[in-house]
Amino acid sequence: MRTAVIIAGGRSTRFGDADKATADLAGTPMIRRVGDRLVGVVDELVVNCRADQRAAVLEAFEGYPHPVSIVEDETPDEGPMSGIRTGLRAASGEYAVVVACDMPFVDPGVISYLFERVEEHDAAVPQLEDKWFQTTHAVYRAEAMADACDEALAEGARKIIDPLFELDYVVVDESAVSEHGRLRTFENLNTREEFEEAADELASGDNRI
Ligand SMILES: Nc1nc2c(ncn2[C@@H]2O[C@H](COP(=O)(O)OP(=O)(O)OP(=O)(O)O)[C@@H](O)[C@H]2O)c(=O)[nH]1
Ligand SMILES: [Mg+2]
Repeated sequence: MRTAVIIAGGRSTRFGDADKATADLAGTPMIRRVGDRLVGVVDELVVNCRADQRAAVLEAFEGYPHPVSIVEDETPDEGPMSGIRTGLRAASGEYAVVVACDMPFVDPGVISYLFERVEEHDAAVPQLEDKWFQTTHAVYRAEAMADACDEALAEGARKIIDPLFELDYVVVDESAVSEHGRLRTFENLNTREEFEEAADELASGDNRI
């Protein structure tokens, strides 16, 4: 049993007035695009969002081929680490991939490889050259990471690497990622401009995307 946890509890302030998670990206809500990319590599989906997003998220996942649960943080606006914790607590699988709602190009080949690499460890986290860990595009042993997030949050930590560093984690480097898929898997859309550009590309029907 493999779970995908999509975190969507942010306020999309760089995007503007609307919620970017459920915003229409070339005909499909962005969060549904993320879910659709993962259909072949997981057995269930957990979405973490706020109460006011629930109806739109539910609608976005109408007809999704796997069970979908929607879970809210006990306290909203505590940052992505809180969302990861809430999502992982709701996962039935031993391992879960955590993906941000704004990564519509997430590559199933890369995610499948992260699931392979995490075996016998607590986390498999990509790291690009000269960049920080891609903690919102990583596979975790659900219980271990949720426990570590509990502790980190109790101590007032905000950075997701704080709980990560308490775990037995494997770093997956850029060349290993490239062998299994596209680096575009990490692209996240924050502004309206980035969103519109991606929408144009997706609408063009280029099947390399
Ligand atoms: N549960 C939860 N998730 C969050 C929170 N803040 C951000 N996220 C999620 O973490 C991921 C990455 O966050 P950002 O790209 O900064 O998204 P955002 O915070 O909605 O957007 P900005 O307001 O523009 O920073 C997204 O999937 C967000 O939905 C939060 O306070 N709680
Ligand atoms: Mg943010």
